[in-house]
Amino acid sequence: MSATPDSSAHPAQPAPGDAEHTSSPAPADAPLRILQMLALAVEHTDDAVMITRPDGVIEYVNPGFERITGYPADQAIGRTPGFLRSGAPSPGFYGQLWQTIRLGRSFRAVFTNRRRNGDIYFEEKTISPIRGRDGDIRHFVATGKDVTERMAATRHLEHKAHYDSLTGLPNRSLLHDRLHQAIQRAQRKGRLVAVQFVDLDRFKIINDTLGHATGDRVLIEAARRLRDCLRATDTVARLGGDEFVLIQEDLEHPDMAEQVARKVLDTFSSHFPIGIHDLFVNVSIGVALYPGDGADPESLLMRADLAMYQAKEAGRNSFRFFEAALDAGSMRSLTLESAIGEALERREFSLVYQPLIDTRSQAPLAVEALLRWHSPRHGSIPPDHFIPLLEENGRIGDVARWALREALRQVRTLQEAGHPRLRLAFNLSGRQFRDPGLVQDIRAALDDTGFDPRLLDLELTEHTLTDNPEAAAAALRALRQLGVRLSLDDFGTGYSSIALLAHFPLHSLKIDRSFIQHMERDQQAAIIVRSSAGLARNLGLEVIAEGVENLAQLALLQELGCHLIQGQVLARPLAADELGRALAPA
Ligand SMILES: Nc1nc2c(ncn2[C@@H]2O[C@H](COP(=O)(O)OP(=O)(O)OP(=O)(O)O)[C@@H](O)[C@H]2O)c(=O)[nH]1
Repeated sequence: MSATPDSSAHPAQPAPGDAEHTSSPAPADAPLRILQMLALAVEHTDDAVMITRPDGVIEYVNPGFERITGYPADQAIGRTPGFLRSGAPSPGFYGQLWQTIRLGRSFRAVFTNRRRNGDIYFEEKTISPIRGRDGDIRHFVATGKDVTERMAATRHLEHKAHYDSLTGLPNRSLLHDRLHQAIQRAQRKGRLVAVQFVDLDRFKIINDTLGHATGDRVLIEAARRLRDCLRATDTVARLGGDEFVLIQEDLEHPDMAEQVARKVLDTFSSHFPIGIHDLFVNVSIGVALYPGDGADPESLLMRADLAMYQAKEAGRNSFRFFEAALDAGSMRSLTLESAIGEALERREFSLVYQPLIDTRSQAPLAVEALLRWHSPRHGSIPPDHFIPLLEENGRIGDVARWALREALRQVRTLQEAGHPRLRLAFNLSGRQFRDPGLVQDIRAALDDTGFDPRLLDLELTEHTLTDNPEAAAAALRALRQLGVRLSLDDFGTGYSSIALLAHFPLHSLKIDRSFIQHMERDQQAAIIVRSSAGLARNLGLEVIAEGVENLAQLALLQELGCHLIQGQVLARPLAADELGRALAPA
């Protein structure tokens, strides 16, 4: 049924008799026409219109109201609007409503109401008082719009902004809010908060071997297991990838965090039945505690993350609590990581050269270029610390290209200064070796510096060659066509050293320093040095010994027929100008 503009059925409806609503009685029928027009507008609007008496009893509802609420006018009129309520409004909501409209002001809000069929809907409603000429409130008029769809869309967006779509867990941004609130509560109550950083072990293998979809199912199951390890009031969030964070609130003692960490490890010790697969997925956990390890979400998360890395390094499938000592070292590597990003542009790298001495003539026959980094903030950083950082941040290629050109240029200068046959030994990293532009880069660098390719010795490790022997053989052939020499570095440390000698077109091999250093006392090391040297000589390769520290080793290596010796005992690494001066008498 629909409401009609019948003033007897709807006493609150604006009708000609309500002269008090008009400011001045107008002659003839003009006001009547206006009133009829207003009545029609109210009848035809999509919005819900409801007019009540000052005590809230409904006197009129329009067809829009009937459509939105599902209540016909005769079931609404005579009642107060309470029948539309959906349940618990926020505390004080209706008190505020009445206070505002009784003071004669309009009240505007989104109401959560219930339709006649039981569905919840959201109504954006304005309630305004209507006063008589004497200034007294005669009616209230409420106009409302059904904004359920809009609210659902907004909620959907809000959900998307705060929850991970794969697992349904809170995402990074909601985690931050929750952690922030947990810290504030803990501060008031004097309790602890534990932040546990959980990372699946070797998850990449699952993706790589069984596919991303299987990986996703593992992540969903992992999320479920983590959720089951905590109380409902605690938070489990997914940071992204295979990283999750647990927030435990209201702790009295760190032991309670340890219990949960153990429970998580235990939960992951049973297999994951995913489709036809039975997978074992372990996790590594790092724990940081408020207030001891940090007072804000960022530092707690960072420290839990550092502790998690410790757990990974200790062999995975374990947990670690954050320790301050761990922070000092790890913070340093984090700040080093950011410092190294710009080091090339800031000209913080340099090269030093370690001479390789001919065992017969005792003259320096070659120099090996070694990269050094001096950071203005951190001082001199050893290569075994910064090379991995360069590899991780992908800058190794740029730095290596710079280093090769710089070394060719500097050694060319030495050659021109009276050492025309001085060779340059240069280490090629695995990544550089796999770079498809390698041969072209080297050719261009040789051309640009006018360096004789026969005097360039490129050193490769066994590992580089065995990673992909086919591709390595092709790359070595291309390099040989440039006319450069090729050396096998760290000889003896891999499993396939001898096979490599037979298969790759090499010129020299460098016996690894670990054998040289132990050969005086360790019979096995001595045998390896002796047989490597013999083997190389028989294959027509030049033999180089590196890491020679004392004269006894030197004598022994001479006796074994090593051609070149490299080590502190003969010459330490020198900068190009120092080297120039050291070589001057030649
Ligand atoms: N299936 C799936 N894989 C993802 C998703 N997000 C990230 N990954 C993959 O998760 C893997 C994360 O691997 P890492 O944590 O770096 O390494 P890991 O193999 O777990 O090894 P460790 O952490 O060192 O034990 C990568 O292979 C990502 O491609 C995702 O939403 N679904």
